[in-house]
Amino acid sequence: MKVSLIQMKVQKTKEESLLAAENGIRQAADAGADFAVLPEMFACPYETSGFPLYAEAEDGESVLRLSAAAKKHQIYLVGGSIPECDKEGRIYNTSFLFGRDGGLLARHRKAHLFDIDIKGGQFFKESAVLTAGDSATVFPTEFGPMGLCICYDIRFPELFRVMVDQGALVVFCPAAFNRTTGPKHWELLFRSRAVDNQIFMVGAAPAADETASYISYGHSIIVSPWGEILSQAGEQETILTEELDLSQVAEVREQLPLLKHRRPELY
Ligand SMILES: O=C(O)CCC(=O)C(=O)O
Repeated sequence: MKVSLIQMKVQKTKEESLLAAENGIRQAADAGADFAVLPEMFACPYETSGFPLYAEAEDGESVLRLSAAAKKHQIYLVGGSIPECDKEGRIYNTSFLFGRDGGLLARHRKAHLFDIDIKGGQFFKESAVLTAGDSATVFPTEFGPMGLCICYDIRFPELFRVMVDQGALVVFCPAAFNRTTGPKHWELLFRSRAVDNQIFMVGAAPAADETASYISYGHSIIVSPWGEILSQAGEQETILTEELDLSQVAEVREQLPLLKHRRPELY
């Protein structure tokens, strides 16, 4: 199974970002990818003031354009995330995921909102404008079940256990770490979730933009069930394409059967 991660810059307007995403999806298809993966908030500045301005309903322009691109290229599309508003006016950080026919296969609303205040470093308060989702997301594919989460969700191992207990072999994580937590925790978290669940971890981030108020750490990444980094970008715009040998999941689990060694009665 081939994946292409589209590490793109968020552009000045939503239209320009959608065009850049469509261009990236075409390049992923040209590279023979089965999955194209966009970053968290790929078409919206990562700012709490921006989320209400860019929010769209589930049948809005971005969702329609992503669905059409998946269908055009007959590719699975992890649609990064967008601010999604529901009928009651609540806004979520939502990842829409499309099958090869352009149909909506899954929708994950970020379950853990990113509220941090690091002295001398990063401040962010998603909960000021966003509502948290309330479910774990696993979806079927021709390759087997896969999971979906968004950025800060990666810090919660319990969410991963739920996805893995539902059969996930790969977890996709559109994300946008920053230059405070990125260098310290990005690789560590992707490798940890891969090792403790014996799954592939796939993270797509926006490219760094020095003019943005929140500068993405970039470093889109693909990690094997052994915890090896198969591929990792820098901070610049790029497309990362990698073949995942999904038989490694069963191999690792057979040789090191830690999921079977769990002692749920103790915890
Ligand atoms: O957990 C982190 O350090 C970064 C999380 C983040 O940027 C996000 O959830 O958007």
